[in-house]
Amino acid sequence: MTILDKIIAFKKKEIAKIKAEVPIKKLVESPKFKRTPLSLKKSLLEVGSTGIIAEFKRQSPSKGIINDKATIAEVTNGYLDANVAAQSILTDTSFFGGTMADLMEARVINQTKPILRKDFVVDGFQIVEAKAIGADAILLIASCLTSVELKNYGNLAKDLGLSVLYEIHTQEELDKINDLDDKIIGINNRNLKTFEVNLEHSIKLANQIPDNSIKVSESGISDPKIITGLKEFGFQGFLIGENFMKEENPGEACQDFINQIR
Ligand SMILES: O=P(O)(O)OC[C@@H](O)[C@@H](O)c1c[nH]c2ccccc12
Repeated sequence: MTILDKIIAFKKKEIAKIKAEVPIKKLVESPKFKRTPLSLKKSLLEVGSTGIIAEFKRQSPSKGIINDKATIAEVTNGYLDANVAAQSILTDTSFFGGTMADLMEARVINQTKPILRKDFVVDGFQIVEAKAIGADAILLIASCLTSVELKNYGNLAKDLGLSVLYEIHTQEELDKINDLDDKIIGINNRNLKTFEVNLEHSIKLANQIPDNSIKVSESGISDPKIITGLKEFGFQGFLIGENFMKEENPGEACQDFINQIR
């Protein structure tokens, strides 16, 4: 059993429990549910967009504790000052030490840039929940879902006005989402089964992605020079977590990084 299998098994149990306690009606009636989400596509394609999706990540199964001191408020303000294209917030508690409250707190501060709810979606309930906590976008991980689930969850998100980032790591996973149109595709440089990071993945798979999809490179980006290289292969988005979060002041690290790519 890989760590990813463990996470998914755990998630399914967790969601079943929450669903038994929280009626979906309660989520739909929450005041935040009425908010019109910001478009991730628009933010990534905007003239002068930095393309950087900066992540708030306290810990991960592969790295352990990354930063348990930095607060949501200071990091969110720092990322906004750095002019990120979007913010990503881990809401998984058991494996990544994040919470839905983290995202809600960031939302109060960040009203101008899209927020991606970073979690392992295994049930439509989580998508409704994402909207109810004020997220603008969700992640759908192709290795954890069937092509039918990817399609149905993608449609549910779109019906709610949420953007979708489809995450892939292999050609087979790309094939699962092939017939969906108007996509934002994140190529994860990290294999979620082995944790091995290889930037070549972004580059190899990039050519296979149709031009009408927006390409995002995820994980293991630690040098501003890499952004220049990835742009040449058509990438418009760059999801970066640890490289910022490992610093005492992640917002400042993000500002330094962005100053070097312009
Ligand atoms: O910290 P990094 O190496 O910059 O990676 C960020 C992000 O890509 C990574 O956190 C991530 C990508 N896909 C995920 C799925 C679930 C949890 C986390 C992730």
